[in-house]
Amino acid sequence: MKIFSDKQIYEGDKLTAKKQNITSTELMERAGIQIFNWLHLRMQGAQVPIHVFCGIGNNGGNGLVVARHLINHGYHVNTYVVNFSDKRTRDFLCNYDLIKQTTKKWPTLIGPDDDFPEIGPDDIIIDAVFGIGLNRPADDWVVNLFQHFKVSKAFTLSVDIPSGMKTDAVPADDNNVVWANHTLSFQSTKLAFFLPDTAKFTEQWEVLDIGFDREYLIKTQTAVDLIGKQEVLPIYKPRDKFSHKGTFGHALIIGGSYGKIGAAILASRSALSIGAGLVTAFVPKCGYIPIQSSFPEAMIITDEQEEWISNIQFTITPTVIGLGVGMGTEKATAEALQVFLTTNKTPLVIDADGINLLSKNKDLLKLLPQNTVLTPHPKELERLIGVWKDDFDKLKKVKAFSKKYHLIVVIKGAYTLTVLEDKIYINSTGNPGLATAGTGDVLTGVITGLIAQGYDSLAASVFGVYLHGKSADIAVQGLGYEAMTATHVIDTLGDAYLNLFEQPEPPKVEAEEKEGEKKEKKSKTK
Ligand SMILES: NC(=O)C1=CN([C@@H]2O[C@H](COP(=O)(O)OP(=O)(O)OC[C@H]3O[C@@H](n4cnc5c(N)ncnc54)[C@H](O)[C@@H]3O)[C@@H](O)[C@H]2O)[C@@H](O)CC1
Ligand SMILES: Nc1ncnc2c1ncn2[C@@H]1O[C@H](COP(=O)(O)OP(=O)(O)O)[C@@H](O)[C@H]1O
Ligand SMILES: [K+]
Repeated sequence: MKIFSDKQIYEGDKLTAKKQNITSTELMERAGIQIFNWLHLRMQGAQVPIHVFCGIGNNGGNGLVVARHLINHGYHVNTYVVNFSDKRTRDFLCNYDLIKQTTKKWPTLIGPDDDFPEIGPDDIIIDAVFGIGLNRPADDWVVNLFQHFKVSKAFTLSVDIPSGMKTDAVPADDNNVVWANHTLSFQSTKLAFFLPDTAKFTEQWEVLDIGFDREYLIKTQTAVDLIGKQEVLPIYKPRDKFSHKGTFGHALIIGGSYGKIGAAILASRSALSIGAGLVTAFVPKCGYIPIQSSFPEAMIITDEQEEWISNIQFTITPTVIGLGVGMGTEKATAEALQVFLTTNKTPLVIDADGINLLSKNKDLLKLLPQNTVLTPHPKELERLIGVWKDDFDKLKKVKAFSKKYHLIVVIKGAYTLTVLEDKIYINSTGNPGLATAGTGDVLTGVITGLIAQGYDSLAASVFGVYLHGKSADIAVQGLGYEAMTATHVIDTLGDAYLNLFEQPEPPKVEAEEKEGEKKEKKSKTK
């Protein structure tokens, strides 16, 4: 799913009205009706007090449309205008008049000196105070109103975006923003809903299709994409009947050290399970027996040292190398890495101690082949690019870093972000069960194994992160978050592939009805 910038949304808004020959007021009506329908479907006329708080811009205009339709359908509605400015937009004013015509009374104006209305914990708040037009911090009294929402504990539904939140910046203070239970965004979700600093402002979000011009939606390139099944399906490469193991490449995993050979096993097993034709592990001598006995499909090359890697030399010709898991940061290992990188031309995926060693000697970054994939968790990323002010600053720094060294950076987290220059891919799969030792090693193996099979490094990163998360989502169903381990995530990688082609089950009621119809027909024909 494309995530449009604010500028693109305004542009699309205008273009849609023009191409569909409708006024912006009609488009606002369409958007408002979508929100009303969402609520109406769930509330079915229930007489719960609904407090609709509208600003004076187009977000407020949306709120007025919703309020009008709720009133017309007999709901218990209180409409307020949060009167923070007298610069009311044209479409706001149109809807302000329309609601007056409907109810014969104006909405209640709330200004800086007014008391806020009482809101019960079982009431509903519709937050249409600010949309994406917020261009400076809200006044103190408006912030107090947001606090009043929070204290009430009422279910809060935000229109388009929680008021006070920006799509491209972290607020100075968490209290400056409405804390929504649910947000209904128009046409596109927002990057800020996926970042650790700002995701908390809405527990859930949904996108409402308000009928933007199709051509605009298809043609417009966005700086951010949300990656789900629809986005990865076209990446998948079906297998040819006459393919053989040579077709799917040779993945070399370089890593492990005394006490951390397991990391190399996890990455190697993942590379094979995701479909690499051949897998070799390059490990210190102490890794030979554990790998040979626990993972017979792997081939092994051992370093001359017993406990750590000291000289990366091999005679095989791998398609791709996954380097760094459990490798340690011994001086000899650091030197071996430097020597290796000066001659290596094979595509690389670098994780964990591989990243830590690069952070200690940043000159090495220049030696990495173009589109090398780095998969840091936040602490490793900090060692690599330095501290950041907030999540948006972090992304700015990662983009600059990716551009400078021509690298792909996979920032691991609840929503893993793959960054290549100015483009960000947000992963939508995965769950907190992944917060366990070794799952990062699995990801390294998965991406390496995909590159081995012929996926380019970017496709392998985006697809690999998706499959890794999907595999965890499948594994967790029978295990729960706590018991799931990295090995389980490897075991269900195959199911993650199969899931790509599973059709969603038809809704149960319908299926049962059809079954009933069939039986009826049968008995009639008897
Ligand atoms: N295609 C879409 O996405 C559509 C979007 N619509 C709505 O339009 C919204 C954007 O509308 P607007 O551009 O009018 O923006 P807002 O509704 O966010 O209104 C902000 C208004 O208040 C002013 N303002 C901003 N920050 C302020 C502050 N801190 N204190 C006081 N005044 C402040 C701005 O100058 C602007 O006039 C969207 O969020 C969405 O709800 C709808 O019109 C339907 C179509
Ligand atoms: N709360 C979470 N939700 C979803 N995915 C998570 C969560 N916590 C961690 N992960 C994922 O688990 C993996 C952990 O990787 P990493 O920190 O390198 O672990 P390790 O070094 O133990 O292998 C990453 O892919 C990360 O995105
Ligand atoms: K809002």
